[in-house]
Amino acid sequence: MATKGEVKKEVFESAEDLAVSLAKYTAQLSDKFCKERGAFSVVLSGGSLINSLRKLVEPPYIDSIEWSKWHIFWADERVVPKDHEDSNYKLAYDGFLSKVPILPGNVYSINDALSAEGAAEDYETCLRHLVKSNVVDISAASGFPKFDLQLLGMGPDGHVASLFPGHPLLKENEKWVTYIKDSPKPPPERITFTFPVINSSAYIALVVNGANKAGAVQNALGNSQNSEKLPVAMVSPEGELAWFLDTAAASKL
Ligand SMILES: O=C1O[C@H](COP(=O)(O)O)[C@@H](O)[C@H](O)[C@H]1O
Repeated sequence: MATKGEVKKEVFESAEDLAVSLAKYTAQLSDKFCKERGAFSVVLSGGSLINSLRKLVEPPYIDSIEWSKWHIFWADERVVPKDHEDSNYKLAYDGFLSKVPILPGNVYSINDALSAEGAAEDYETCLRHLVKSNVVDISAASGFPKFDLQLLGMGPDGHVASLFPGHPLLKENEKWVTYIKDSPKPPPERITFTFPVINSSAYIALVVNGANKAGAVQNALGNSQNSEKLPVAMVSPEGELAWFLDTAAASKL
C-alpha cells in the first residue's frame, strides 16, 4: 500500500513516454490488487486520458494483465446516449475497452435512459451493491467507497471529473454520486463522483498533457499567484497521488 497522502510527480519528454509509464504503473497495481483482493476496481474519466491508456492494449500488458478481475467505473459521465459522440463510455469503449478482454458484466456504465438526477441515484445504488459484495472496497476512515485506482484527467480550467471551479458541487460531502445541469463545458448535463469518493481512493493517477493546462498544474503543484484553489488542487487521496505530466503541462513548475 502507498504511504498515506504520498504525492509523486513525473514529467515526460513525450506523450509516448507518458503512455508507456502509465501502462506500467497500472499493470503493477493490477497485479497487486488482483493478488490481495481478487479484484481490481478502476475508475476512468473521459477526455484525453483514454488516449494515454493506449499502451495497455499492447504486449506485454494485453497478455499479462488479469483482465477478468478488472471492474470499470466512471468518475463522470455525460447524460447522453451511450452511442453519442459526447459519451465518456463510448470514448472508453472505442479507445480501450473494446480492445481488452474485460468482462462486459464488469463494466459499470450509467443508465442512459434516465434523467441526470435519476442516473446519479442509480449509479450510487449500483456502487452500494458492489461495496456490499466487496467488489469495491470501503474506506474505514471516510465510509465512502475506496476504489483501487482512479485514472483522472484534468481540463484546462482545473476541473476533474465534472467538478468545475467555483461550483457548489465542490462542497458536496454526503452523496457518492451527484449530477450537474449547468456544466460550463458542454454537454451541460452530467453525473459525477463527489470529492469524498475521489479522495477515498487507494491510488489516483492524474494524467495531464499540454501547455493549455500548465496554469492549472501550477495552481495545484507550484507557486501560483492565484489564490483560488482549483478542483484539481483538492484531489488528495487516502493513498497515493501520482502525477503523469508532459513537459508542456509542467512548464510553469
Ligand atoms: O469533460 C471532461 O473533461 C475532463 C478533461 O478532459 P481533457 O480532454 O481535457 O483531458 C475529463 O477528465 C472528464 O472526464 C470529462 O468529462
